[in-house]
Amino acid sequence: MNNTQKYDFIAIGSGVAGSTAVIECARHGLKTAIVDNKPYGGTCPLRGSDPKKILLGAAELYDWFSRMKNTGIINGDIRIDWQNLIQYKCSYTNNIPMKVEQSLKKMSIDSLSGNAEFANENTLKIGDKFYTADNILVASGSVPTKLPFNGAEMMSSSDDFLSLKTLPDKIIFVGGGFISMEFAQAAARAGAKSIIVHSGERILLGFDKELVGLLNKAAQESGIDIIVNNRVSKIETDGDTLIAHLSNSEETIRADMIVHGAGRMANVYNMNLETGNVAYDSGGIKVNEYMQNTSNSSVYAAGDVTDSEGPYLATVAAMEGRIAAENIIHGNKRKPQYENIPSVVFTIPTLASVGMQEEDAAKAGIKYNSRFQETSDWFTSYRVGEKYSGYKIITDENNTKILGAHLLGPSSEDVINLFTFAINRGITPEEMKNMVYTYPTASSDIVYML
Ligand SMILES: Cc1cc2nc3c(=O)[nH]c(=O)nc-3n(C[C@H](O)[C@H](O)[C@H](O)COP(=O)(O)OP(=O)(O)OC[C@H]3O[C@@H](n4cnc5c(N)ncnc54)[C@H](O)[C@@H]3O)c2cc1C
Ligand SMILES: NC(=O)c1ccc[n+]([C@@H]2O[C@H](COP(=O)([O-])OP(=O)(O)OC[C@H]3O[C@@H](n4cnc5c(N)ncnc54)[C@H](O)[C@@H]3O)[C@@H](O)[C@H]2O)c1
Repeated sequence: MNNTQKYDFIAIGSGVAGSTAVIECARHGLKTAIVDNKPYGGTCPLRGSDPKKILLGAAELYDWFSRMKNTGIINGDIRIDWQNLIQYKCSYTNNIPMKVEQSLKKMSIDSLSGNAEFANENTLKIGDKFYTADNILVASGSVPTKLPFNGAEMMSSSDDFLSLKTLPDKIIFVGGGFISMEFAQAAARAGAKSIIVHSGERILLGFDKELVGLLNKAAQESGIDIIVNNRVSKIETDGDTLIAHLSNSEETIRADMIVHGAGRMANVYNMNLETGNVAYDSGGIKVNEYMQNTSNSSVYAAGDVTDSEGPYLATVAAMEGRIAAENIIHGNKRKPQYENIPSVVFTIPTLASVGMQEEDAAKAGIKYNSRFQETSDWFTSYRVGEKYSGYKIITDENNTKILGAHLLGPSSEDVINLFTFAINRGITPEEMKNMVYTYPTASSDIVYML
């Protein structure tokens, strides 16, 4: 290991977790480097939330136009030009790696390229070079789960879908979670027959069942078929056509493409973790409450790759990255807090949620009030022709504490942040109700929800 380059801190992975941590360390004067085996930026801006939202932006516009036909909008047809839309997406994503690398350079952070593997507890091997650091952060993200059926390798990944040059006529999405529900929205509005096959009884488990019921109706009305209580159990080909076999049905479904939306898992298998004495299992890198590895105290981990209780969200990756860096700089003091993290499924309409579900409150033995209402006749929805919207607010039995807020409808992805703020700051339902909000806005509806 001659010519080993020495750093105070190296992050593996330039996604939200790794970038947040390395920037924090550089700000505090540490000699830092970051490494990625793909173009710089990680999942969120290149293969996740941002490109997805560009595709969904077109779908939202298409949907709004369709909803407003004969209500002042001329009764003509609009159409999504998929190829053009993907080009537009690329005009955003193509510049990200360069922008990220430039901003790292400005902060004197060395950006390395290649697959990083542990050579010993404090040393990484990248290509034929060695880099040692007092602290190493593993922030290598997640990958789609391995599905154990014949032909699973013929599925396309979310990365493939977000780069599709031509939209096929018919797509099956495996799994009824975030990825399938969001991608099917875009595919259906752009003209592809979209079918979701979900193993459980309820799609989007973890979200409020009444609101998901409304979303289900909206999805089916937009042409998305949702098959529940069924798994894709085998994939075969017939020429260019893929044939999906289902676990609970004799019928098969033919499609041009089958997309994996059946969950993701920690990306732990490409770094020689054993050589670095870094404890991990299939749930991810084992970390203590300070994001420090349980077997190698020089190593911290953050983001999707950890076995922390945080969900796979960009917001959680950023929080964990920042906390890991602060603990490296100042000693182990800060712990991540996973309660009341808001979550949004970017469907049409949007589903947003923070805090407890009714099931959570019941399980915790809390006596609660739950208030559910459909809101399609409220101004916010009526104005944009949205037929499926509603809310469920859960408070304690005396109505002094907001325990959970669950929203479906226009702008719920933003309104949920007000509830997040209120819940985390202990603002009472009455205080929240008595605030003055701008009007007419989706936020002003809060007054009527409490
Ligand atoms: C399609 C999709 C849509 C999503 N939408 C949302 C959303 O709307 N909102 C939200 O909050 N979250 C969303 N997420 C989740 C979010 O993107 C992730 O939780 C977040 O990006 C994880 O960040 P990370 O830094 O942990 O990992 P990543 O951003 O995945 O970064 C890990 C990086 O490490 C690199 N790497 C891996 N191994 C090595 C190695 N050995 N050497 C060098 N480099 C390596 C990888 O190439 C990658 O660039 C979405 C995810 C997907 C897949
Ligand atoms: N808006 C967002 O924040 C967003 C968007 C996309 C992804 N993500 C993150 O990425 C993660 C992965 O997303 P995802 O949609 O792949 O997973 P998911 O965990 O949201 O949903 C996967 C679903 O697929 C089902 N399933 C598993 N195997 C199956 C099979 N063989 N046939 C049919 N159904 C099957 C599972 O029961 C599960 O409900 C999410 O957990 C989320 O944290 C977040």
